[in-house]
Amino acid sequence: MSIYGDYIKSVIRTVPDWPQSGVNFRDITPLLQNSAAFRKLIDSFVHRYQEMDIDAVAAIDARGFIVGAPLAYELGCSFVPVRKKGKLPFKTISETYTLEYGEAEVELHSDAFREGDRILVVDDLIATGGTMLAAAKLITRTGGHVVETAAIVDLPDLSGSQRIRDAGYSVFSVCSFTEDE
Ligand SMILES: O=P(O)(O)OC[C@H]1O[C@H](OP(=O)(O)OP(=O)(O)O)[C@H](O)[C@@H]1O
Ligand SMILES: Nc1ncnc2[nH]cnc12
Repeated sequence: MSIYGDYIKSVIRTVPDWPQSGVNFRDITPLLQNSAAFRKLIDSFVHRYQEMDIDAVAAIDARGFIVGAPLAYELGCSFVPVRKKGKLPFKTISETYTLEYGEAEVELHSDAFREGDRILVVDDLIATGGTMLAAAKLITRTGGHVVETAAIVDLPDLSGSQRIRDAGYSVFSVCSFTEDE
């Protein structure tokens, strides 16, 4: 939990049974509508990473971009998009991962950063951890050093953050929700 974790959590809306029955969707749009809350969100990431010599923020398509771009701006570092398959125009490398139903793929430009660069990977939320882990693996394969994987929200009951830690990556979230919250 970060400095503003409780406050940020209080402005995230839970939408039951969306997009399908049994899923509690953690909707960040009320947080984005609230300029004071959005500022505190970005500040909490800046506070954590400003002394960590981050060379690039790698943000995951699409909701990760919302956090990643202002964070890269504030840290004074590069912004690297990790995109869903078929969106990047230059030479790419890709990583396939498993979703609840079927498979998905994320891609990265092969020249997105230099070997040994210190990379922070960001997304809005960690559920099963498949998306974040695929992005971290892509960066490792390209020669980047993943300093940490970071999200606004962790859903620890789905064990995704533990899965990412088990793979050897550090995980940070501003707040977390258990299934019954
Ligand atoms: O931990 P996981 O089980 O992989 O789930 C988390 C991912 O799911 C959501 O993205 P989604 O694919 O819905 O795309 P979006 O950002 O384009 O809405 C979310 O933004 C994360 O990227
Ligand atoms: N429960 C959830 N809420 C918001 N985004 C998600 N992505 C995957 N699971 C999610």
